Amino acid sequence: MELGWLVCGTAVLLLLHVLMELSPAVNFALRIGFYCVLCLVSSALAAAACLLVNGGRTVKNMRIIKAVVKTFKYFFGLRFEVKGLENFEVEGPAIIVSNHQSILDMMGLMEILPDNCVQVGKKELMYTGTVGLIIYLGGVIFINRKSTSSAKMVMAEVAKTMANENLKVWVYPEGTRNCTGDLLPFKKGAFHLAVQAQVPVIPVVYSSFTTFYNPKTKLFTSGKIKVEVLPPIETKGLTSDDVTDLTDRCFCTMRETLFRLSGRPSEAKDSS
Ligand SMILES: CCCCCCCCCCCCCCC(=O)SCCNC(=O)CCNC(=O)[C@H](O)C(C)(C)COP(=O)(O)OP(=O)(O)OC[C@H]1O[C@@H](n2cnc3c(N)ncnc32)[C@H](O)[C@@H]1OP(=O)(O)O
Ligand SMILES: CCCCCCCC/C=C\CCCCCCCC(=O)OC[C@@H](O)COP(=O)(O)O
Repeated sequence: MELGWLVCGTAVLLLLHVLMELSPAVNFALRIGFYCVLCLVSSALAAAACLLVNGGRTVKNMRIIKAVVKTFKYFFGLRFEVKGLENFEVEGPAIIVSNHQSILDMMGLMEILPDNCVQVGKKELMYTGTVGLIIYLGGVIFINRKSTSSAKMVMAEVAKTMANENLKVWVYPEGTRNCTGDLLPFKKGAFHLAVQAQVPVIPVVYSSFTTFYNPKTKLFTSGKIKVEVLPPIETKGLTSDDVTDLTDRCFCTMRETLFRLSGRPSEAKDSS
């Protein structure tokens, strides 16, 4: 009986291995499927730990989430090379902005997440089962992207609470995932928030995933991700009139860095 199970198990594993070798699409689906299952299962376990240790929704739970998610990279053969972490050491609150390529970004986020830092996320994430629960418990700020006025109201509220709670807020200014190896034009919410709260903007750039991850070509292998935390950009004394300029400056610096980290330095100069 036990031998039968062993033979069946081995046969299934062999079949999966052969399918993965033969078809990149199967390989991609299995690896992404595994990532989702890992997120769902880990979120359930982490949620229990968060409730036991901290009792409810608080940014302190991010430490637990970070510890869990930091182990994920080993399952997928991903390596991070991080530079500039000292740039997070600003006095008081700050807005962190970074490029957003994929759902895999959660690994890069947790690799370097500073203490007392929450993210701005789309409200739909609340309905992703245990992942939604853990995101809620971590204190993520939910916005309705379909209603500019309500998103602005939430952001204005955040500007007020940041100082009181000494919070850093992580925003993906592209507003959606983009795995083209370039940046989408930046939305201005993060920069309005920084100016309203008079806090610095800290740009973070992750190198392009395209060499190891591409949903269009069904590529998902192991790989190295370079991460650079750039020096803070001060906003003291800036007003809403300066937001467009601040957004553009940040965009140019991050695009240049993205191309440099991804080994495409000439393109940054050509198309900026
Ligand atoms: C255990 C394992 C599990 C893993 C768990 C991991 C946990 C971590 C969770 C991490 C969650 C990550 C989630 C990532 C996301 O969901 S990304 C998507 C959501 N985020 C964003 O969209 C942020 C970026 N978007 C913005 O900043 C937008 O500006 C927004 C505020 C949302 C408004 O967008 P939109 O309606 O599209 O309007 P516009 O941007 O076009 O702006 C219109 C005009 O309004 C002006 N504006 C914008 N914001 C403000 C503001 N706050 N105050 C004043 N004015 C504002 C803007 O300038 C435009 O006017 P002009 O054109 O300049 O005249
Ligand atoms: C009971 C409901 C069950 C639902 C199950 C859903 C399964 C989802 C499980 C795991 C997915 C892991 C997601 C980790 C969090 C990813 C955050 C993220 O990257 O969100 C994307 C968002 O920034 C932008 O969204 P769009 O690019 O605009 O789209």
